Amino acid sequence: MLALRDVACLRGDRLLFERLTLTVAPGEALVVTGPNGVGKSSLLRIAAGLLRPSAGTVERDGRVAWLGEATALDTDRTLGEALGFWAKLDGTHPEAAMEAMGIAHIARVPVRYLSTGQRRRAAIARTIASGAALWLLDEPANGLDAEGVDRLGEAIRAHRNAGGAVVTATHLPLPVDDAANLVLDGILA
Ligand SMILES: Nc1ncnc2c1ncn2[C@@H]1O[C@H](COP(=O)(O)OP(=O)(O)OP(=O)(O)O)[C@@H](O)[C@H]1O
Repeated sequence: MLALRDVACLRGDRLLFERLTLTVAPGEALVVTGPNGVGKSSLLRIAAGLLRPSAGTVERDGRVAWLGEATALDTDRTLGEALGFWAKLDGTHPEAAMEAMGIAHIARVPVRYLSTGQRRRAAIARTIASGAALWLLDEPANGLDAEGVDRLGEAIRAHRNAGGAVVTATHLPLPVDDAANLVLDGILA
């Protein structure tokens, strides 16, 4: 589903990593950790096709869902409308995803009134409802309470069971079973 071969990442004049080779198959999860600024987000951006590697190749099958810092939901719409807008573009429905993230009861609340954790749950619901096979999650647990983290873990499990794959960068422990771990420590560079 995702294959990086001999990938290098240069940002500014700094080589963050090089000769990075990895594959993520359907049903698999890769958890990327490492200190601030080491290049985790850059790696996810390369995987998403948002950033060109300075060397190496990237292959992807199927559609990709990107979860970054921004919620990317229209703040003037209600949560249900905002998620429905994206789901319609993706040819899906947001209701089950809202249930999965425990936010169905606030579907009529405008996005601008949502708390930090509610916005994060909404962004994860958008990922779930995207129908994309490969989820690229940059710090998905930021702002979530313990129950939200459990729901995120359950969503990842369900996605993998359905043949999807997940790559996530995180500083917080995530309940993801049988994940491959990649520690970026700058020594590669
Ligand atoms: N557009 C850019 N141009 C130049 N350097 C950049 C650019 N964007 C990021 N960087 C640098 O690349 C390095 C890696 O950034 P990145 O966001 O990938 O790190 P990270 O491991 O995700 O960090 P964190 O744990 O803080 O989220 C940092 O030193 C950052 O300053």
